[in-house]
Amino acid sequence: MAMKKRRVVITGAAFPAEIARVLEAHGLVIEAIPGTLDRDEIVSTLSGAWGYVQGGSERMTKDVWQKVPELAVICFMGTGYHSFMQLPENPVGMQFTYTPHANAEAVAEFTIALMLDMTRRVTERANEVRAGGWSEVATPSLIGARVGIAGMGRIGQEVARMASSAFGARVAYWNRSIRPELRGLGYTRADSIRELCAQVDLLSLGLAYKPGDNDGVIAEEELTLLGGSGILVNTARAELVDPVALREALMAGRIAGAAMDGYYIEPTPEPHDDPYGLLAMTPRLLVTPHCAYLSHQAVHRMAAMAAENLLAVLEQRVPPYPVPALGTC
Ligand SMILES: O=C(O)C(=O)CO
Repeated sequence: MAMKKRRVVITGAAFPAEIARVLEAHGLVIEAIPGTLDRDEIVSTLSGAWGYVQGGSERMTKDVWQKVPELAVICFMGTGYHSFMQLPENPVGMQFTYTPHANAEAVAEFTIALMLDMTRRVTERANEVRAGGWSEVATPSLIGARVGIAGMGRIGQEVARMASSAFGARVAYWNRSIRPELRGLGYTRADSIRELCAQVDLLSLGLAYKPGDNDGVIAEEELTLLGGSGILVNTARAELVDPVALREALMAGRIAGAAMDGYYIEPTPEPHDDPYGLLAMTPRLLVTPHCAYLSHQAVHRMAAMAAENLLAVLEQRVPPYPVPALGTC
């Protein structure tokens, strides 16, 4: 009897064709859907599928997950696997994998781009010209600025390296644990995020988001300490910043501006439908569509790692990059 073909749904940025062909050569049927599936599409699309390579911004919630029990494996293309942490016990033995560190350089590069944009106001000035304006105003600079990094994982360390080596930024950081590899690099260690906020011109978040643990770690007090010329750059997860505190800080001029890649709701609603009231706050708030990790190189690396995970599950081997919080699943 012919074996039923195993269907794999892939979402997100264009999945490299040569990696898709490798998967097809192993008998998998690839259904690549560019972008993010919305809540209504996700269950119908995943229904009957064997594998799901999540490259879009879908959130795997408990109600979705329970409706697709045939799914054998979810391969998340990224590092921040927090949405899986909210799932209950996994009695059906579904496997969860991810692609640790594959996009760290890309996210760090984009973080620097946002720092440059927020200090030199590139987007703001370009929008001004588009609207018929032409003003000559000097801006702060990233060169020699005091850059603070909360969370010195792979991305935080890359941001520190790029900011200090390319721009002579003076780097200070906070990290939950001591990281011996940071000694001798000339960075200053703060004892708390608040202490860090009080010392820097720009604060970049490199923290892993842990639901129920560090939601809103950046709140009113942190933003006030950052100060009226301070800039917040969040390329980690929106939830790390308290949205009410951010809105109030921006409105009151308690910080100079904020840039965030990704939002509390993804994809974002129209600004007038935004329950957080932040999306209309241009030019002091810059929001990009959770794209920091999407360089061509990073997508290729993530796809290759996701394919390794997928093929391991197919061949009943332990996948090389299982989501740690869920053990081997
Ligand atoms: O790697 C990550 O966590 C990303 O932001 C992609 O979702």
